[in-house]
Amino acid sequence: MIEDRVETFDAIIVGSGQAGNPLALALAKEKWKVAIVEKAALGGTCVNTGCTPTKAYVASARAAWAIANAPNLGIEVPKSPKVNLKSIKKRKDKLVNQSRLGIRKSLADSPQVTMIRGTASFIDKTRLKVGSRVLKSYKIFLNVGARARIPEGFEDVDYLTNTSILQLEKLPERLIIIGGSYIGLEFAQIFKRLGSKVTVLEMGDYLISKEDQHTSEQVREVLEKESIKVICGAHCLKGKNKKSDSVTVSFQKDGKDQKISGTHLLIATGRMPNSDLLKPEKAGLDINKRGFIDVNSKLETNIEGIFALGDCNGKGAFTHTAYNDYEIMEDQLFGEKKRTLDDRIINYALYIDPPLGRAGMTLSQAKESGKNLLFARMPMSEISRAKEKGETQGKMEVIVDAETEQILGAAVFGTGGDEIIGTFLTAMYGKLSYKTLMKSVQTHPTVTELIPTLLQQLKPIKN
Ligand SMILES: Cc1cc2nc3c(=O)[nH]c(=O)nc-3n(C[C@H](O)[C@H](O)[C@H](O)COP(=O)(O)OP(=O)(O)OC[C@H]3O[C@@H](n4cnc5c(N)ncnc54)[C@H](O)[C@@H]3O)c2cc1C
Ligand SMILES: NC(=O)c1ccc[n+]([C@@H]2O[C@H](COP(=O)([O-])OP(=O)(O)OC[C@H]3O[C@@H](n4cnc5c(N)ncnc54)[C@H](O)[C@@H]3O)[C@@H](O)[C@H]2O)c1
Repeated sequence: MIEDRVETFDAIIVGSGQAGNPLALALAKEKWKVAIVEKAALGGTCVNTGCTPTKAYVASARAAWAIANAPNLGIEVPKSPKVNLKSIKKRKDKLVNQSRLGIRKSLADSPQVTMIRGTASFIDKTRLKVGSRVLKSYKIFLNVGARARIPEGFEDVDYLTNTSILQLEKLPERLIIIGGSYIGLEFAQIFKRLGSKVTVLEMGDYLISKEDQHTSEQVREVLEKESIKVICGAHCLKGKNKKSDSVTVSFQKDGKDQKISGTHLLIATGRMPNSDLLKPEKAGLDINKRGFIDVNSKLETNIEGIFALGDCNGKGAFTHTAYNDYEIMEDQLFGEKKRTLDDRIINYALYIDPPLGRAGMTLSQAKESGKNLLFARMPMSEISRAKEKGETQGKMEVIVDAETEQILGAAVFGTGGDEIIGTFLTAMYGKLSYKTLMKSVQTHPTVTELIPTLLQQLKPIKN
């Protein structure tokens, strides 16, 4: 009898990601008996194959770039730098392991939490199977994340994903990257700076299509200046291994058949949610057309007692949005029940160098909103601190609602852009009039000190 073997918990969390781990600890603090199920390494994508390892590589790549760029700042470098991917990987692995260990320790230190290794799938809406174990709860929290989406046409080829590329110990000689968006571009610059020849193939007409075309063109300029080859408008891609050490990608551009060859191929064509692994149909869960688990603004699914948090609900695709889902959940369970998804202002950074920090609407989205808009843009080349650093590529721009005077969106593409964007974001969360920020006195010499000047340049813009 299955019921004899059922282990009952106050809550089951599936996935030890950016929402699952803090939620397990929060529930345990309230004396709930919690099971957390994880099929792979603790910490999920961000810790193991996403933010932490990639940003460790970005730092190594920046060091290689800084040496190559040193003569521009009056520093003579005797010979070209030697890149040791094995050591770069070792440093990255150490950072990843530290995070994993921290998570393992915090979960193990809580007697209320049972860690269960394996893939969970639904039996029905209150029971999950993990190997031969059956777990039961009336509160189930799904934090199953996403994985690399592989398009058709690559069945006959050895390819890398964000996971396997981080295991390489030898630098790819000629790296082809399919997908010119966040993942593809970060890896493109990392490996180019470390010494690979890099080509990016993107299906769309321009890179990072979620951004304004102006931003996309500036990003392309930065990458091309570093001799990264970018091909947009590449359709019907197909991959083939010619020999074991070579890969060919054929595609159509402007109606013509073309081919390129490389030693390695990275596929970075988006993510697909891991909801399918859960056998959601057994619980009757609503899954949308793109595979995400449908939730309302309180993260409730269509089944009472089942909630979905993080990348798998399709409401955010970042570590901070997954963590915010945890915060919402905690407030809904134990707090004032006031926090919802509706409060969130979209923000993120693209970690090429210089980084692109983004908050709120793009200019195209703002124009579509039909609001009366004020807009200003300033090139980084006019900003003293950027000139002093010798890093003048990029821009700062801001969009304001002319009626409410509130900031609707901002982009800072340039040195420190990932941090500077926080100033706009704070004003947006505080619902400040742009005039308050315009009258603020900021520290000299910083890029931020030009935000008041940027706001003084606001002008009406047509929709
Ligand atoms: C290369 C790359 C770089 C990134 N860089 C950034 C960045 O700089 N900044 C940023 O904010 N975001 C970044 N992201 C996105 C970020 O990593 C994710 O948004 C975030 O990790 C999502 O967290 P999550 O908790 O939703 O899911 P995850 O962290 O993916 O956790 C889900 C966990 O669930 C487990 N799981 C899945 N199905 C089951 C099952 N059936 N049973 C048991 N366990 C299961 C998985 O093994 C996984 O450990 C990056 C992503 C990638 C791929
Ligand atoms: N800095 C960050 O915060 C960061 C970094 C990396 C990833 N991420 C997260 O990971 C998510 C996924 O990133 P991503 O870059 O893989 O996906 P994406 O969905 O942003 O972009 C995928 C790109 O691949 C292209 N593409 C799709 N199929 C193709 C094909 N067959 N041939 C050629 N091009 C094709 C698309 O046109 C698109 O430009 C992002 O939405 C982001 O949330 C965040």
